[in-house]
Amino acid sequence: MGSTEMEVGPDGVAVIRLVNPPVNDLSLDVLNSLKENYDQALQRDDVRAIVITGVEGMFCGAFDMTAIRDIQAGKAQAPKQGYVAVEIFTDTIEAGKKPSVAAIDGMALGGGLEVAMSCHARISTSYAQLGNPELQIGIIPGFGGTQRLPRLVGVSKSLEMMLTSKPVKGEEALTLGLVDAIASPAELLSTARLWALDILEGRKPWVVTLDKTDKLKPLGEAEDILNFARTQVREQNPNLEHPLVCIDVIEEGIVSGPRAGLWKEAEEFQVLLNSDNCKSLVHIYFSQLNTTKVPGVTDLGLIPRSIKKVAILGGGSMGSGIATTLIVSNYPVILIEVDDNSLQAGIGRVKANLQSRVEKGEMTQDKFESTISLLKGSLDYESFRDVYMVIEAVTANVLLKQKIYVDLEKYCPPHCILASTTSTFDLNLIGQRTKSSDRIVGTHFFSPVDVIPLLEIVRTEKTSLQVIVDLIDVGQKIGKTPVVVGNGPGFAVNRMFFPYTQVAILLAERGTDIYHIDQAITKFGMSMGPFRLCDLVGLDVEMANDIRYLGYFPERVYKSVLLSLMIAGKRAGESTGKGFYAYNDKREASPDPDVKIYVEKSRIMSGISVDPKLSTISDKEIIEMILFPVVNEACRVYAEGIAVKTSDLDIAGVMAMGFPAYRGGVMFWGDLFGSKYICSTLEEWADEYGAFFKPCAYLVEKAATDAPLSSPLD
Ligand SMILES: C[C@H](O)CC(=O)SCCNC(=O)CCNC(=O)[C@H](O)C(C)(C)COP(=O)(O)OP(=O)(O)OC[C@H]1O[C@@H](n2cnc3c(N)ncnc32)[C@H](O)[C@@H]1OP(=O)(O)O
Repeated sequence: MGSTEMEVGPDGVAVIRLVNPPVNDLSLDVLNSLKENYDQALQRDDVRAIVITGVEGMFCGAFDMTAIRDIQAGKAQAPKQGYVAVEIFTDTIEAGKKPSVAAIDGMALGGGLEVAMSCHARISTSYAQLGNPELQIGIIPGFGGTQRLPRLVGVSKSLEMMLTSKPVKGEEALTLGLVDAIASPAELLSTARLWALDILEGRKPWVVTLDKTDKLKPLGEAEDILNFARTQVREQNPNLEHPLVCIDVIEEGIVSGPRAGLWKEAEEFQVLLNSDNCKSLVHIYFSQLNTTKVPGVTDLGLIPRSIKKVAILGGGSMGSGIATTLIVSNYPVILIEVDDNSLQAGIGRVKANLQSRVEKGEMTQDKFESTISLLKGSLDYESFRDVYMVIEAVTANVLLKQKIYVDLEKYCPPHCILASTTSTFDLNLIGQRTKSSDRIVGTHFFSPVDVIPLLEIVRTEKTSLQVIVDLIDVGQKIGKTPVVVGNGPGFAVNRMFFPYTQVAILLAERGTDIYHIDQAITKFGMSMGPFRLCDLVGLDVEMANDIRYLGYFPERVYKSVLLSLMIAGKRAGESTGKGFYAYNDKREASPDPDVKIYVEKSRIMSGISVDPKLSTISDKEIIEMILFPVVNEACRVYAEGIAVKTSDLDIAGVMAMGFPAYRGGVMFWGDLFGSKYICSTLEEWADEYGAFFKPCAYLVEKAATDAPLSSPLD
C-alpha cells in the first residue's frame, strides 16, 4: 500500500510526495510509484527540476517493516537485487538529467534517508531526524546508504551512525554535510524548489553523492578507521555478524569504487534479510508494537480516560522512581509517606533522579524546575479527594496493604484507579477487604524504573476493561511498553524465569562450575548469568521467591539448601559484598573460590553426588539446560492465559530479563529448535534429574506434530 503523487508547479518544479502515512514508509508500492513518477518527471518538457518530499510533515520512516516481515515469511517477493539501490536510486534519481532536491521534515530513516541521499541536495527542518537504523533490526542499509553516507559525512561519522542506529537532528546534519540547508517547516518546500532551480542554473552545485570523495580519507587511514570499528564491534557484539558485514561493504566501496560497493551491499542485504538474527529482531519490533493490542480489551472501542493527577503511596526507590517517571511525562503527582522524614527522603530521591538527568544533559535546569513543581508531598489521605489513580508502592506486607486499600476506598473518588506495584501478592488478597475489585490492578514496574522499559499491567478476573485501557494509555504516555498479564504468581516475567537460577543450582550441585555456567549464558547473550543475577537480586529475595513458588508448583521447584547455607555464611549477594562472587568497593564482581565449600556442603546435605557428565558439560548443553525450562514455563504462562500472546512473553523477556533481542525472545528462540526437540530433551532430563524438567501439556501437545510454540502475531 501507499503511493507517490506528483504535482508540477508553474516554476517547472515537479514535487513528488511519498504518500503512506503515518510515516510514509517505503512499501514496494511506494517504490514502484516513485520510479514511475520520477521517470515521467524526467521525460516531461514542462519539468525543469524535481523535489521529493513526504506528506503530513513526515519525509519517510524507512523501508516498509511489514514488507521485510512478509519477505522473511515467504509471503512477498523481495525486489530483484539492485532494483531499488541501483535502478531507481542511482540510475534514475542520481543519474537523472534534471536536478533533484529532498525536502525533509519529521524523519528520514533507513531507506528514507537513502532516497534523500541519492538526490543532488537535501533541505531539512532543524528538528528532523536523519539516520540509518537498519542494524537495529539485523540488516544493513540496502538502498545505497553504506556508500552515500560515508561520502557525505565521512567514514567515522557514518560508521557511528550505522553501528549505533542513532539518528542526527537536522541542525547536526547540516554541520556534518548530510544536508545542505535548514528551513522552517513553512518554508521547506519553497526553499527546496528554489534550490533545485539554482542547481539547474548553476548557482548551486549539482552534487552526485556517489562521486564525492572529499570526505573519504586516504585508503590507509580509512582502513585504520574500519579496522578499529571491527575490533569494537567484535568486543561489543561477539554474537553478531551484520555489523562486520556493514563495515566490509563500506570498505568494498572505498577500495573498488561506489558501484562495486552498491552491488556488494545489495548482495549482503539479501543474505542478512533472511538471517535468524534479522528475523528475530523484526519479530521483536512487531512484538513491541503489538503489546497494546489486547483481544477483548482494546478492540471494543473503549476510550482511555485522562488521568489528571496521580498519588504515589511510598517514596522508596520504587515509589520515587515511578513518581519521577510520571512527572517527567507531565502527570501531577502527590507523594504520600508515613512521616515527614520519610516524605522528605522520598522527595529527595525524586530530585536526585531528575538532577542526574540534568547532569547527563538530558534535561535543562528550567525543565527540572517545571518538572519538580508537579510533585507535591502529603502525610495524609485528605489530598486524595481528587486523584484519578493511586499507585501503592509500600513494603511487601499483605495486612498493611489490605488496610491501605480500605482507606483508599474511603478517601479516593469512586472512579479512582487503585494500582499496586506488588510483584509478590495476589491482587485479590490485597483488595479483599474492599468492594473495589473492578478498579484494583497491578502496575508491575521493574527496577531501576527509569531503565527497564517494561510495565506489566496485571489484571484480575474482576479488573474492569476500562481500567486496563486507561493503564495501557498511561503506560505508553510514560514511555513504557505495557504488557497486560494475568494475576498469577510472578505474573509473566518472574514466573517464566523462575527456573533460570534453580537449574543453575541443580547443575552446580552436580559438579558444573558456577562461573562456567554464567560465562556460557552471558556468551549466549543474556545480560547476566543466573549466579550473577542472584547476587544482584539478593539471595534472600531469590530464596523467598523459591519458597513462594514451592507453595504453588511443588512438583517443579528444585529443592536445595545452597541459598540458605550461603545466607547463613553472610554471603547474601552484591549488597553484602559477597555472594556467588566477591565484590570490591566499586561492586565489581570476581569469582570467589570459597563458594565451592558451600556448594560441596549443599551437595552432601542433599545427598547428591557429582555427575561426571555435568562436570564436563558444554556451553551448548548449559544453555539448553538453563533455558529450555524457561521456555517450558513460558508455555505454561501462555497456556494458562496469563499472557494473551507469546510475542508478549518474547518482548517482556527481552526488556525485563535481558534476553537477547537478536534471538527473538524466549518463545521465538524456542521455535528455532522446534517443540519436538525441546520436549524430548526435557523428557530425557526429567528421567535423569527429576520432574523439575517435565514438559508441560502445551509443549507435549505441540511437540506431537512439531508445531510452533509461538502464537501467530496478528
Ligand atoms: C533498505 C533499507 O535500508 C532498509 C530499511 O530502511 S529498514 C529500516 C528499519 N526501520 C526502522 O528501524 C524504523 C522502524 N520504525 C521506527 O523506528 C519508528 O516506527 C519510527 C521512528 C519510524 C516512528 O516512531 P513513532 O513515531 O514512535 O511511531 P510508531 O508508533 O513506531 O509507528 C507509528 C506507526 O507507523 C508504523 N511504522 C513505523 N515505521 C514503519 C516502517 N518502517 N514500516 C512500516 N510501518 C512502520 C508502525 O507500525 C505504527 O503503526 P501502527 O500505528 O499501526 O501501530
